[in-house]
Amino acid sequence: MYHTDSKEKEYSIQTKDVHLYYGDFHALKGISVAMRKNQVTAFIGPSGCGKSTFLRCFNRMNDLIDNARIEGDILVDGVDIYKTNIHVDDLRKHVGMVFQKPNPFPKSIFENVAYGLRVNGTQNKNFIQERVERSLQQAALWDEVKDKLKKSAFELSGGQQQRLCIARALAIEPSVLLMDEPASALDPISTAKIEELIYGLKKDYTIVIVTHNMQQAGRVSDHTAFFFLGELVEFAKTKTLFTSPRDQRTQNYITGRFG
Ligand SMILES: Nc1ncnc2c1ncn2[C@@H]1O[C@H](COP(=O)(O)OP(=O)(O)OP(=O)(O)O)[C@@H](O)[C@H]1O
Repeated sequence: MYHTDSKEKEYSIQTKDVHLYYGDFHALKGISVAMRKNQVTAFIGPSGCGKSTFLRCFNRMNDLIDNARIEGDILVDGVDIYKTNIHVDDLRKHVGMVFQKPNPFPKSIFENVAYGLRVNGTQNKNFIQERVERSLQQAALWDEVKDKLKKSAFELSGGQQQRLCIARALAIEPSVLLMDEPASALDPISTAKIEELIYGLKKDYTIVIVTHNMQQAGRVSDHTAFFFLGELVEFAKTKTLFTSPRDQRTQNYITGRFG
């Protein structure tokens, strides 16, 4: 079955019958889904059901795992990222990622955000300056750091470090932003800031977020995908999935009967 919203034509990520194996272990079982541009999609489901594995397919992070093998098609903005001769560095510029734990580089706040631009060969100082400022603004961090850009990123709080990592990802202007439990290591105030930020970013980016927090999925996402034991059980508008799920397994999960 192709889990999609048939009214919409413009998709940022489309997958067709994706299977992923870690050695003999069948971690993703025939996943077909289409995610629209400038929307937030949340992946929910019990621990170990394949959410992060599926997310990592979109920027080929699973390539780094020796025994991982993938079958099926994954198109990002119309390009089959496994079958086209695309360089993973270029793919990862297009598909940025933010991880569960903030992971700033041991550099200044400014250099953390400028890093991707410098690696890509940008030398124009004014351009870098402007892009760093804009990215920090987009990540709702500028006002808190504008007077201490030369300070170490490690002097920031956990929540600020996570917004810095988001700014770092945005600086190279991806089209898609993948977020793997981006707020799970943060306090409630920082979590609220990240959620607000996600909501604001979707006008410019397509966002896919893995979360264990169903309230969070409800607050930030347009669509939600429920995974169970390597299958995509249900994909629907978030409100629909949480109010009238089609599948009993989704119903059980959202009512807290397992997971
Ligand atoms: N590198 C690996 N080698 C072998 N098995 C793996 C590897 N990474 C993940 N797995 C297995 O694949 C399955 C899916 O893992 P994954 O991390 O995608 O689940 P998840 O839904 O994101 O879980 P969680 O919510 O706990 O983060 C799990 O059973 C896990 O043990």
